[in-house]
Amino acid sequence: MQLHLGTLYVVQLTTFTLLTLAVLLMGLRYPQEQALRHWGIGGILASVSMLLIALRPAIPLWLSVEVANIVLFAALSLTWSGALALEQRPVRWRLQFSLVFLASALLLAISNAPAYFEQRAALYSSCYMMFNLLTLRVFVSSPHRQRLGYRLITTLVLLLMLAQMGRITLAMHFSQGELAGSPFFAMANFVLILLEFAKILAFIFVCFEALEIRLYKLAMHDPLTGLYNRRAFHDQAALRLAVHAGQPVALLVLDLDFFKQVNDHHGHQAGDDVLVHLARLLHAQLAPFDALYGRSGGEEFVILLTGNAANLAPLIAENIRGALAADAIQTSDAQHIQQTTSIGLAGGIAGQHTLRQLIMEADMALYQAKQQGRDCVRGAMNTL
Ligand SMILES: Nc1nc2c(ncn2[C@@H]2O[C@H](COP(=O)(O)OP(=O)(O)OP(=O)(O)O)[C@@H](O)[C@H]2O)c(=O)[nH]1
Repeated sequence: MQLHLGTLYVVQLTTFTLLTLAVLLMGLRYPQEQALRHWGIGGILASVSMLLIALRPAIPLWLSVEVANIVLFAALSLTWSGALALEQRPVRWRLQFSLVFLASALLLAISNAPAYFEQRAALYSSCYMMFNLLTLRVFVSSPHRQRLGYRLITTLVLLLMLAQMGRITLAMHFSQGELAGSPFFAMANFVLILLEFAKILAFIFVCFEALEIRLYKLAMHDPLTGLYNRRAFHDQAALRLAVHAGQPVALLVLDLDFFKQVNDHHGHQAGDDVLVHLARLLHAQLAPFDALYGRSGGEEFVILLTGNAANLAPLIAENIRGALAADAIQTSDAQHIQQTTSIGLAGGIAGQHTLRQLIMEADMALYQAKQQGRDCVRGAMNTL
């Protein structure tokens, strides 16, 4: 098969430009996806640069060489800033501009060197390695580094850096324009472009992956307290009951006392502050235990205790009640609210008793707690 290099280049350039244009459009359509905008603009700049290089016979040399390369340096730097934006870390514009400026100054400084082509290729590859190393650092230090998209990008960036190292080695091997005609150099460039395609697809993948995880969190959590919402609690509780089949489990239902009065007397915001306070208190009190908890609605919270924690359920419930009643809650507008809670407790054996039965039993115990004066725990471990 005969390959016409010029045609291949046009095909590659067109596909690359369309792909990066798609990334940019997605970044503009979804303003919260800042990373896509960085990578999209970077891709467009790279396409412009490649076009200038391709137009070499028809345009002034300085435009198709120096300007094209400086644009390419800027494009490379956006890979790094895109990674920072993805991680919601501050973009370091000043450092980024300085590095691009330094690379451009070096390019202009070597423009009269006899082996300008080779030195330029080595400079570009070094600049590429520098920005990709910075990008790699962002990805490998991320708490999300185990995600598939992150691992994909890390692998591709490493492969790209290897290919660039090969390019630098070639540039050092040849002299005074011989590199341009080398089939190895053409091959290295071809591999690089293919990997670049894959990298752009991985960028899109990683953004969708992050979006999916964000949506999942939104669907599972109560936005005010950050606790699991009712549906998520039920889903997770069913899983836990299956895992602990045959073992004792306990369920607590907490309901704040006279909470309507808090809203009426102190305002809705103060009411929200009380709910957030209780969520924090639950985190603190339940941290040592095997506990699943969530906000099941309004001023009602639910806790499933498994393992050793199930046997300690009455004590844990009493501790939560006592901790809430002990101190007044300071609201964001500096009011002080004395809040108490009633707690219903039910115990059973996972597998023998369903979540529904446990909740019904705990609700009945909660009703008793409300009837018997509030600010107390009612129910027992062996009621079912
Ligand atoms: N601030 C705030 N209030 C809420 C929220 N969700 C529910 N509420 C309020 O919680 C109150 C619940 O009132 P009730 O069901 O009458 O119960 P209560 O006043 O706590 O009385 P008892 O449960 O009988 O002790 C209502 O006023 C709701 O408006 C919320 O997200 N924020």
